[in-house]
Amino acid sequence: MSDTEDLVSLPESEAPTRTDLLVVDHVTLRFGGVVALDDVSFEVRRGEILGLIGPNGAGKTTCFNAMTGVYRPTSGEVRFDGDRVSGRKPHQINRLGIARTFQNIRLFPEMTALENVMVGTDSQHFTSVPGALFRLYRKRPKPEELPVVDSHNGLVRAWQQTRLVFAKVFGISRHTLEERAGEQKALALLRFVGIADRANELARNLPYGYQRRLEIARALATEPKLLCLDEPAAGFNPAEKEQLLKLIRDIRDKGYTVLLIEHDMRLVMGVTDRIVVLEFGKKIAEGTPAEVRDNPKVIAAYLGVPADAS
Ligand SMILES: Nc1ncnc2c1ncn2[C@@H]1O[C@H](COP(=O)(O)OP(=O)(O)OP(=O)(O)O)[C@@H](O)[C@H]1O
Repeated sequence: MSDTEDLVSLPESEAPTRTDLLVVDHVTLRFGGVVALDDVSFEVRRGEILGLIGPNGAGKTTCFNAMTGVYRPTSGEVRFDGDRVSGRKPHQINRLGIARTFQNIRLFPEMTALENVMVGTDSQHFTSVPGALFRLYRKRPKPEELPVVDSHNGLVRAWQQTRLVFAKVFGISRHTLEERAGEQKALALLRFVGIADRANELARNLPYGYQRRLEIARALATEPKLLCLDEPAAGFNPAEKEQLLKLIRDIRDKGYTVLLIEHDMRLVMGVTDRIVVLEFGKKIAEGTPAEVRDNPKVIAAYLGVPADAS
């Protein structure tokens, strides 16, 4: 098994079983007079790729926001893995295991690609701030965690040897070990999404396609049970869309459950297991890509003609 596989796959205990992971239960969400979601119900099953589609203003992003704690439903509730999500703060929901990317990319522009992903891995760390500052809680390192002595320069080699002896005698701080593990994991994720060649470049200098992939890597760094992608192919050319399609399949094959909002119908039809269709805040269809594609209500919603027009 390669290190990438080792670091990105979900643990056995979280391997997919065909049960509901997320349940949207009769959710209504109003903004003043606008009913953005009107009694919407559907579920996301473990291990599937569910597409959430609909014309502009249908309520897709609002639905994402209700799931990730940005908005609280006016009525109804969202449950995730048995826990009620509605009413919790976004960071609490992230801890439950939901991670998302945004329609408009939100990276830390002045940090490198690697650092952006390490921010995600940080949420898995146990060391407190004082513990990290004063390097409390030292641990006996495993052989592969010991400092390497590989320099041919006499002075540097002597310094490396001193560090090695020190680590063997006094151990290494848990914070340092967590940081190193976080860096390794972040690198593996960058490799997984295909952008490791620019790991040390500032996020703001990365090409658009790299930034989109970086957002996905950062979301995966929190080891979510559910990954929500909000229009990940926006602004992509056909070749980039094809690569993204493969990446989303790879993510699912690693054991993750994916919820995908996407306008590009070819991409949605090609990658999802099931699709939920919204129009004017209401769910108008749900089913396999083939069922949804042939549904007259969906055709009408996209072509802008009444479903019963002949
Ligand atoms: N914060 C808000 N305040 C008021 N109205 C809002 C707010 N957010 C969304 N809406 C309205 O709710 C409705 C659904 O919007 P939403 O952004 O969820 O649709 P969408 O399907 O994601 O659209 P798009 O594909 O264009 O992103 C729209 O009528 C929108 O104007």
